[in-house]
Amino acid sequence: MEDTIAAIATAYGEGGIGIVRISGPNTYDILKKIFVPRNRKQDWKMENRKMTYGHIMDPKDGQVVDEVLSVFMKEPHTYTKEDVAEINCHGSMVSLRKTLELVLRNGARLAEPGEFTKRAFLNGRLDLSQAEAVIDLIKAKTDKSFDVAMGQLEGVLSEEVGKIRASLLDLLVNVTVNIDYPDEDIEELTYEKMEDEISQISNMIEKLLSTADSGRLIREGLNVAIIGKPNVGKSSLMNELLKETRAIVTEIPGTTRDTIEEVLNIRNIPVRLIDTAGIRETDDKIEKIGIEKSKKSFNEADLILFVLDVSRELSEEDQEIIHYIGDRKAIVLINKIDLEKKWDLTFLKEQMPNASVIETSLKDRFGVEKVEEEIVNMVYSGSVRQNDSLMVTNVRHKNLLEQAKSSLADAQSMTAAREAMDFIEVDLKSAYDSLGEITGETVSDDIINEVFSRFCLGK
Ligand SMILES: Nc1nc2c(c(=O)[nH]1)N(C=O)[C@@H](CNc1ccc(C(=O)N[C@@H](CCC(=O)O)C(=O)O)cc1)CN2
Ligand SMILES: Nc1nc2c(ncn2[C@@H]2O[C@H](COP(=O)(O)OP(=O)(O)OP(=O)(O)O)[C@@H](O)[C@H]2O)c(=O)[nH]1
Ligand SMILES: [Mg+2]
Repeated sequence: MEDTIAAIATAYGEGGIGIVRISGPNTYDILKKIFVPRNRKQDWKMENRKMTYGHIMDPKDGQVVDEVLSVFMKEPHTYTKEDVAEINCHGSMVSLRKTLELVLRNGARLAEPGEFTKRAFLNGRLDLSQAEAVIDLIKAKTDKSFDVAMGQLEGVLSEEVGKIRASLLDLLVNVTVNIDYPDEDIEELTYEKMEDEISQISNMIEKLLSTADSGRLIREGLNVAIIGKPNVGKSSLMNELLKETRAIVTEIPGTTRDTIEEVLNIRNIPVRLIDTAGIRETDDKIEKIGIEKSKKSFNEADLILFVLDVSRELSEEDQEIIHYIGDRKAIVLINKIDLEKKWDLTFLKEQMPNASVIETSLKDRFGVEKVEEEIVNMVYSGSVRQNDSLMVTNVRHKNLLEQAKSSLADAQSMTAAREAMDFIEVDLKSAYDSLGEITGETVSDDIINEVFSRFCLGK
C-alpha cells in the first residue's frame, strides 16, 4: 500500500489563499486529527467533497494554527485516485508551513516534486504524455503554449499516437499469423501489401514530426539575440519590441555594456530577448567582458536580429559579423532609414542571400511590426501552420517518434529486399514500443522518475 503524502500546492509567497494538499490512505485520519469544524458534534464525519468551515488545531496542545476551509475527497474520484484532502489556509507562508508541519507530524510525509501527478499516472487517471502536459500547462507563458498543453492534457496527442500504434498492431498481428499459420486459410500478407501498410504508418508519424520544430519553440520559447556593432540601434530595438524603455539608449557608441534579458510574448510565441553590447575591437576592460558575453549570446541564440546602420558606411566590424552569421537563422535590420543612405542594399543581398532583410527607423518605431511578423514566420517555417492543438512540443516525444520512424524505414528496406517476415517483425515491434514510450505504456521506471522530477513541489 502507498504511503500518504502532503505538500503546499500553491505558489510560495503571499497570496489570497494557500492550499495544503494530502493524498493517500491516511488522509482521512490526519484531517480528522487536525481539523475542527465549527459545529463539531460528538462523532462528526467529514462529508465527501463538501467544503467545510473550521480551524486547524494542534491536537497536542489545542493551539489554533489558522481559520480554514477544508475538503475531503474519497477515492477513486480524485486527482490521484487516492483519498485526497485540501486545506485552504490564509495565503501566508506561516500558516501554510505550520499546517503542513502538523500534517506531516500526524502521519504523512512530504511529497516529492510531481508526486501527486505521478500517482495520478501510476493509478491510471492520466497517461505519461498527459502527465507531462500538466507541467507544460503550469509553465506556459503564452495563450498558444497553454492551448497546446491543454490539448495534450485532454489526450489529443495520446489519441493520435494510439491510432498509429493500433495500425502497427494490426500489421504485427497479420505478420505473426502469416508466420505461424502459413498454410491456414487466411489472407496472405504479400510484400506489396506490407510495403503499402508501412508507408502509410510512416506517413502518420512524419506528419506528427513535422510539427515538432515549431512545437518546441511554442513550448520552450525562442532565444533571440540582438547583435551588431556599437550605436546601430540594438537597444532601441529592444525597447521597441518590449514597448518600454528598458535599455539605455544614447548617441555614444558602447552604451550597452552588459547583456540585458527580458522575456516577452510576440504574437503568442514566448521569446527570451537579449540586447547585447556592440561588438568592436576595444581596450576597455569592462566593454571587453561585455563583448565576450555578446558573442556567447550570439552562439546560443535560436535566432539572431542583426542590426545595421544605413547612415554610416559599412565597416570592417559589420563585415566580420556578417561573416560570423554565415548561414545561421537571422533577420537583418537596416536601421536609420530616416537618414541619408550611405550604402546599397544589393550588396547585402549578395552577402547574405538567406537572411530576410527589413528596413527600419527605430527612432520612429517604423518596421517593428514587420520584425515581429518575421520572427513568427521563422518559428512556423518548415511546418504546416496548425491551428489545432495537435503538436509535438516535447523533445522526448520527438526522439521517440524519430526512433519509430527509423525502425519503420529499416522494416521497409527489408521488405523491399524481400527478407524473411520474422526479421521485419522485429523492427515493427520496436517501432510499436517506441510509440508506447510516449504514452508510458512501455516505459522504464528511470524515465518515469525523470519526467516527474521536473515538476514543482505540490503538483
Ligand atoms: N483545488 C484544486 N484545484 C485544482 C486542482 C486540484 O487538484 N485541486 N487541479 C489539479 O491539480 C486542477 C484540476 N484538475 C483536476 C482533475 C481531476 C480531478 C478529479 O478529482 N478527478 C476525478 C473526479 C472527476 C469528476 O468529478 O468527474 C476523476 O477523474 O475521477 C480534480 C482536479 C486545477 N485546479
Ligand atoms: N536617426 C535615427 N537614429 C536612431 C535610430 N535608431 C536608433 N537611433 C539612435 O542611434 C543611437 C544609438 O542607439 P542605441 O539603441 O543605443 O544603439 P546600440 O546599438 O544599442 O548601441 P550600443 O549599446 O552602444 O552598442 C541613439 O542616439 C538612437 O537614438 C533611427 O532609426 N534613426
Ligand atoms: Mg545598446
